[in-house]
This record gives sequence, structure tokens and C-alpha cells, in this order.
Amino acid sequence: MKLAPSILSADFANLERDIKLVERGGADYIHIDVMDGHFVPNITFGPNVVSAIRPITKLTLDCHLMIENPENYINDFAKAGADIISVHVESTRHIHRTLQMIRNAGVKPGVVINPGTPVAAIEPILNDVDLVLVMTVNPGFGGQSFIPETLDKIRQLEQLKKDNGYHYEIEVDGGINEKTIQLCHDAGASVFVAGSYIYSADAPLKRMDQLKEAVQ
Ligand SMILES: O=C(CO)[C@@H](O)[C@H](O)COP(=O)(O)O
Ligand SMILES: [Fe+2]
Repeated sequence: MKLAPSILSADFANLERDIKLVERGGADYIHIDVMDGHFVPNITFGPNVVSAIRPITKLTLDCHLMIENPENYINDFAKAGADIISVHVESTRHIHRTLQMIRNAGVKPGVVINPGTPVAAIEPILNDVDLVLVMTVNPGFGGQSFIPETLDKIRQLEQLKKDNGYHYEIEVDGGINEKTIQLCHDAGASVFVAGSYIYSADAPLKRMDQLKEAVQ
């Protein structure tokens, strides 16, 4: 399993401190939620924040783009030092071309589906991605409750992976805590984003241990 703490719930005035903290706790990815105020009703970071973070950690920078027409910004995020760029299938008319752009920029491509989007919407491109991110809340904010109906999509993606020999990791994002992580793990997910569960706690490292223990 891999843990991907989301810095959406970190202290933005102390990003370096909060990234080093989860690094000590055994984080695998740093999950960076990019929001544009159009695709989702919230605004966060752009490529300049990714390039500011790049020199302070060797961890994989997992950029989750919640922006309209992400194809216009792929090269900026690649140059900024992203290791994975994931784009929502709902955010572009040209998902295949956008994934190709990410791969051609030397970055691992991921695709994301909202809770209301079926797996069928991404079946034609599953062979082209290194990561499938299943949103387990509606995107836009941290601290929301897990939507259990999304578990069936994780199972479907795991089955499609086995049946077709696809190589993607299945990542889940939203409402992950010590209980929901078990449900997602049992369904087939292997990368777990957690924001508020880690960063809003008094003892973030203990929370990271609890998440790891929950799936062992
Ligand atoms: O993409 C998003 C929200 O849109 C996430 O990455 C959140 O940051 C998850 O936060 P928690 O639900 O874990 O608090
Ligand atoms: Fe996210």
C-alpha cells in the first residue's frame, strides 16, 4: 500500500514543515490538489507551488488536476516537476490526447472519475494510464464524508486490471480514515490519499501509522 497525504489540509504558511512531517511518517506520494474555481468551486495551487515544493522533497509529486481544459497546463506542471499528473475525464473533451501529452512530457498519466461517473467512461483509455483515481467524495474540498457507492467502481477496476493485464495503480481520494481505508483496500485500491485525517489531527504521524495498520 502507498500513502499519499494531501497538502490541501496542511498549513499553507508552513508547507515545507508539513511536507517534511509526512515524509518522516513514511509517506509515499505528496498529493497536490490543483483547483481552478471552475471545474470545482474552490481555488488552490498552480504550477508555481509545485515548482516551489519540488526541491524540498524527493517523494513522488502526485498532482490531481481539478481544472477545466487541463490540456492547456500539462507542460507547465511537467516543467514544475510533477511525477504523476491526473486529469478528470469530466474536465476535457480530449481525454486520450491529454493523457498522451502527459506521457510525452515524461510524466506518468492518471485519470480521475467523480462519484457520479461510471467506470465505463474510462474503459477505452485504461491501457494508457499508470494510475486511476476513484473520487470517494465530490471534488473541491477536504473533510467530506466517504461515499460508499464508489467501492463497486474500485472492484470493477481491479477486475478489469486482472482480466486485461493493465498496469495502473488504483488510488482513492476523499473521506479516507482508518475504517474507510480498509473497505477501499479490500475492494482493490493500493494508493490512499488522506488530507484532514492526517493534517487536522493532534498527532499526524500516529494517524499515518493507524492508516497503515488498518490494511495490514
Ligand atoms: O481531491 C481532493 C478534494 O477534492 C482531496 O485530495 C482532498 O484533499 C481529500 O481530503 P480528505 O477527504 O482526506 O480530508
Ligand atoms: Fe485530491
